[in-house]
Amino acid sequence: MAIERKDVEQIIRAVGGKDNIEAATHCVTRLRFALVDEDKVDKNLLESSDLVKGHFSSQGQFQVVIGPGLVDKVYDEMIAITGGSRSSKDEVKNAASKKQNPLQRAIKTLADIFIPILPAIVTSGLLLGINNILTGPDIFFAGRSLVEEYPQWTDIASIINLIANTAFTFLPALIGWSAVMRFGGSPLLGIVLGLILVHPDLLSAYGYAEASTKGTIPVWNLFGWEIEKIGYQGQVLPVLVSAYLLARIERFLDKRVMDSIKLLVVAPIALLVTGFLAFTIIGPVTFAIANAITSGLVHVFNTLPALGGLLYGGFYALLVVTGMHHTFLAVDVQLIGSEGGTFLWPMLALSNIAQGAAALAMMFILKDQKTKGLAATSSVSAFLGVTEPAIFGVNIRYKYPFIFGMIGSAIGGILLTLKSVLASSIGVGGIPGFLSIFPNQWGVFFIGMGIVLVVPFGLTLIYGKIAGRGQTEAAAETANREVVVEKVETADPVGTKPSAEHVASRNTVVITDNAVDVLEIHAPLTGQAVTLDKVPDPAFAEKQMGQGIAIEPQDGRVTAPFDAKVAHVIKSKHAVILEHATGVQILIHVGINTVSLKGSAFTSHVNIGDEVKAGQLLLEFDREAIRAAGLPLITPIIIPDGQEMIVGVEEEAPGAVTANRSVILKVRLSSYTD
Ligand SMILES: OC[C@H]1O[C@H](O[C@H]2O[C@H](CO)[C@@H](O)[C@H](O)[C@H]2O)[C@H](O)[C@@H](O)[C@@H]1O
Repeated sequence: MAIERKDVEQIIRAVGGKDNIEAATHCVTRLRFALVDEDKVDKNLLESSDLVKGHFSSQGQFQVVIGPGLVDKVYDEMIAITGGSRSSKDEVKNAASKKQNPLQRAIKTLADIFIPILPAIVTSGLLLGINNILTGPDIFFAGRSLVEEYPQWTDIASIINLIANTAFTFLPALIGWSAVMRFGGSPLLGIVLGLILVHPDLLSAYGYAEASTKGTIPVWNLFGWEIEKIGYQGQVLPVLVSAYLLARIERFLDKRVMDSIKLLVVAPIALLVTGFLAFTIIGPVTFAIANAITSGLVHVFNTLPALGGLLYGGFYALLVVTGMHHTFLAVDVQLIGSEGGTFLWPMLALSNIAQGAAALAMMFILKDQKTKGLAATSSVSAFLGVTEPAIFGVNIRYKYPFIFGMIGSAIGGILLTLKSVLASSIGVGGIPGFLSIFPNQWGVFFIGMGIVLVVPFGLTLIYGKIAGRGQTEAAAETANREVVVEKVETADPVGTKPSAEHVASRNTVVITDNAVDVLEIHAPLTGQAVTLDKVPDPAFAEKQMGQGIAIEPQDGRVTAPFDAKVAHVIKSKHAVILEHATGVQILIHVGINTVSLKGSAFTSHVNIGDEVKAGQLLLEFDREAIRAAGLPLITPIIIPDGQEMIVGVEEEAPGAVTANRSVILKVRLSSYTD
């Protein structure tokens, strides 16, 4: 597609003009700006551009989704128009991060540390929920638990419990890994540091209160200085601060010590110094601070429970919008560690359901089939604990479902805090959330679930049907343009008309009926296939570029999923666009934000214009290097929107996939025989 100068000028005007652009770069799909003042962005003007598929602000960067193959042309034109200089990704990142205040940076850092360990603790929470069912009284039998009634199940429950609580018992090791990685040190040393803090020779933090009352806390005596020999199970702050120190010492030494003796010097000194400081100063001080913070929070919620419930329950969905919600994971974890349960997490689960219920109601209001479908699927996702598709895809666009979701969640929050409902762990949010609630409080929690299902659903339905009819129809058009992206022009670097050679390789297309062919797309990587909403990048997760699936890779190879022409290899080699004989284009984007590696972790085995055979190696990537840079490896495989020959895209069920064997997507084509 040719780029019109006037369209690019419109984007420049929409982002506040040339003078508002401090730095600009692009990745495979988006223009990334560091803007002087984001308030100057004219969103209506931006959204009215046919080139723009979406926009959002993240980590101080304003990102405008254009789409693969087109974005570089738009960028070139933009540079030509503004006369600005080309910035590197790092320059834009640095310029953008300068705009964040220290609090924003701290929040972001905390979220960056907790997001990678989320799957482990959610899994633990789910398993603990199973243990709760087996061991909780009054669930199946009055006053007795299942294992009391059937003692032969006792050890099964005990094994489940052991497996379940391992991630919590050794939580400092998980945090140590993630934090040291985030702070630029060796993740392995982070794990060791975390394990040091929960070594079995130490008095477990869980036994601290009792030992303190009995006066039996063991101590080390360092030349008369008595140090309590205690572990930091379930604690967050001690390992976070120690991890920061460890990474700083390691990096400091790494720059100064000769390569030949690095192994002997860097890690041993870094670990020894950090270990000593962790037990002598960091641990005791941060332990006390963490206890003071949690006691303060508990006190506030005990004194003004309804207000706490109203605010946290009501505004949790807003925290999700800002991305700040993951920061509260640290608070949940700390509350579980020091108080035995968290009163925040149950409200999270209800908030998820509330947004899901509001989105579900929209399914009965919307007329347009695509947005209706989006409302249905996104509500299921929210009921299972992931709300972004419902919030961004539906609720926030129409505003009132989002607000009614917040109202329902606030009422649910008040109920939970008044009744002091606690979660014993962080589990799967949404409806399965009840598994993580102490079973003796399920009754109240289920009433809360009823409230957050009925209130947002009912209010949204009534308002949508009666008062908001006109508004809904108008918004539907906008939503369609923004979310479902109807008029997306895809890249056409090599021409969309099938070549003669390509037509010869049409055997991958299955003829299913007279009008429609199905192109089955095999996995280009071996690993675990997941739905796009799991991708930690809204441009992919919200399908702003198109439908598809993502793979969590098991090895570092990307192969061609079908006979194809290489339409594009991104300069930094982390993404490739292939074109099938039918003209269908597919984007394979290895990892998230991997553009920042500037190709260092990637080897490309193909060039633009190459003809490749199914199974042929396209790219190789170094998984460790990508992980060490703190970047997710998850690889979206996208069918960019706007390809006129495509009637629909179906995703296969998530799960283990093998490169070139497993079908991951089925692309329905309008017949190209006519
Ligand atoms: O904090 C624990 C919960 O974390 C996830 O849910 C939260 O993050 C999601 C992704 O950003 C968001 O969609 C959801 O609204 C948040 O509650 C996870 O999905 C939950 O299962 C988990 O309990």
